[in-house]
Amino acid sequence: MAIPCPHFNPVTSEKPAMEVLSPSPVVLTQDELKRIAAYKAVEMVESGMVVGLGTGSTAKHAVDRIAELLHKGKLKKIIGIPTSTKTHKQALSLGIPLSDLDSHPVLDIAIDGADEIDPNLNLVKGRGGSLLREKMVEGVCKKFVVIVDESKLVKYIGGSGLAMPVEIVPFCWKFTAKRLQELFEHAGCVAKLRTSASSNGMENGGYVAKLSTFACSNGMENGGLPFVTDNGNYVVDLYFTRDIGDLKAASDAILRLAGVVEHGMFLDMATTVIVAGDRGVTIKNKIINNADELISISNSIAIEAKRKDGQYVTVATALSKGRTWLS
Ligand SMILES: O=C(CO)[C@H](O)[C@H](O)COP(=O)(O)O
Repeated sequence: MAIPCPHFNPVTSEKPAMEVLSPSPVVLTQDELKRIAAYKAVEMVESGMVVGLGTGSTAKHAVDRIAELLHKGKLKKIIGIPTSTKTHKQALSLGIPLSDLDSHPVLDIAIDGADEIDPNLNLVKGRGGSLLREKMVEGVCKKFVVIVDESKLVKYIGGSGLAMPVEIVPFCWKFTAKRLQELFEHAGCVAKLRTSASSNGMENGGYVAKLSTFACSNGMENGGLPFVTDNGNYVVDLYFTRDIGDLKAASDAILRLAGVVEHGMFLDMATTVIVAGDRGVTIKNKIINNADELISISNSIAIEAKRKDGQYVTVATALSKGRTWLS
């Protein structure tokens, strides 16, 4: 999808994304916006860091950029912890030194995309199927930087009307899917097993089952074979028509169901969110203080504050090379 972006030229790999200005309107694709956000995030990576490498079309740009800076000698002694077999393969092919959580149980930083971001920086992740490893890695990093184009911003979790994934064991998946759906009846929830037919364009890490070796049922309402995660599990996608309400309560209720492995709500985990959109890049940092929550102070674009009523307001406009980025 082409998104009008009056302030940007497409970014070259030689120049920081935000220093490129154009007098005439330029249309950037969604992928170019993802790349801008990813490059901005990689500016936060320093030599010697242990870095969580996310999964998906946005995170892929960050992995490419880290490899490029390593090869140029601008970054040194990076250790990457991949969040999927797909990212593992990409990083390996680019020559990024890799390790795992057994050897590095604490990470300096992780960079990853997201499917939804609400105003409190809660996320939906896992439409690519890598939510479990992502949550394991991103749950133990000092900084979790989320990179998105602005299409991922939602008013509330589930608000896009698209999937909120839950990784479940294959055993009696219909039983578990039904229980998940019942849990969120109040939000008009529909639970669907992700299959080869339903996951088109969503596979980042998993693969599709060749054999239906699970007990209880092999009925595939969506058509196709079940999508299988890197961990040998299935994914049930939850679709909501209304707000699910208390997210912590929802998380607890899902995780209490035997058969559930993990869900795709990443609550209170993101420390920084970088959003690339047609008005520039906005960086939201989660800083809690006793008064209002200061959401963004960045070296580049906008300063946003979250008021006590939950609304975001731009409280100042930052200048970049003498030009106003946001007004
Ligand atoms: O959670 C993920 C994979 O499990 C991805 O980060 C999420 O799906 C966003 O993907 P993309 O960057 O391709 O839009």
